[in-house]
Amino acid sequence: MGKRIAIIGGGNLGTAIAEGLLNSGFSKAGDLTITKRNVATLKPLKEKGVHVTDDNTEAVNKNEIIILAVKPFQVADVLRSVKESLNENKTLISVVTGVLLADMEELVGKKLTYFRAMPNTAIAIQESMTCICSKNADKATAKYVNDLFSTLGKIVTIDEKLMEAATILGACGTAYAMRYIRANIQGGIEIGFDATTASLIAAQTVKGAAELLLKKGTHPEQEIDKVTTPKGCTIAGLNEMEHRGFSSSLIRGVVASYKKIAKD
Ligand SMILES: NC(=O)C1=CN([C@@H]2O[C@H](COP(=O)(O)OP(=O)(O)OC[C@H]3O[C@@H](n4cnc5c(N)ncnc54)[C@H](OP(=O)(O)O)[C@@H]3O)[C@@H](O)[C@H]2O)C=CC1
Ligand SMILES: O=C(O)[C@@H]1CCC=N1
Repeated sequence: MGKRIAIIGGGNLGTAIAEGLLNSGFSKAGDLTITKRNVATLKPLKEKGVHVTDDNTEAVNKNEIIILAVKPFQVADVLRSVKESLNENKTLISVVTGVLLADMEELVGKKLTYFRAMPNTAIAIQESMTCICSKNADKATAKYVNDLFSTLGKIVTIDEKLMEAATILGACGTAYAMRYIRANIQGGIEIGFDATTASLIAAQTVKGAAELLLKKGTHPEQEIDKVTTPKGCTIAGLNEMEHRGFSSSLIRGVVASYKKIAKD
């Protein structure tokens, strides 16, 4: 039988996780609880049979796996308010940016199993990249949490000191990729396509390029070599992009985002 899961914080990410767990069949609606203060926005999940409540203590009491998906500044209040209900049988999984495993343990004041998971918004369609780290986890619990996030996309287990870097590359990365696609759409319109067709071509082309790397395990430059005809149009465009600082601007953007949240 599946474990009972409570998601504290039914916002963008919390509801996307709930939808993914239901759609994948990982959880039955009756085994899922989701909380927020204004529960009206959770009506679609309620209609599917998910237990919806504004009572975090009840949610923690009745469930074994607790996924924390509130904003970073809300974590301290939420954890303090439920800490009496948290015991060694509970597993706390935070998807919150910048709150350390040690911070959670200090707020709760008990040696539970703690996880941090850093997904991205593609979790809504079960295509997330989720980086995971943990404290006090036994093998069985780690496997369960890995299985849970594997149903919502791909996972990698990392050391906690890489969690900020994971936030940048994995979560902010969705926004960077969107900008790249948007620029292609803008270029595509200038060379003749209507916006809808340009959007389809740009998005599917990026999806196909990413799938080549994921499925074949090749390096991007190997795939680029297959596209670039000597004296052809691809290399002419690529070199112009590099002269304009394309790779350099992306690397600098990643590092600027990292500097904004890095603690070291
Ligand atoms: N967006 C992203 O790409 C990513 C976000 N994250 C992290 O995920 C977390 C959630 O982000 P996101 O879903 O975008 O944020 P949202 O603001 O959409 O969701 C947070 C939810 O928490 C609810 N909430 C606030 N206080 C309480 C409370 N006391 N009890 C129960 N629920 C409460 C809010 O609803 P109400 O006000 O009705 O209570 C709100 O719906 C953040 O910490 C963020 O850092 C992590 C990876 C990627
Ligand atoms: O922009 C931010 O701060 C958060 C972190 C990951 C995605 N959004």
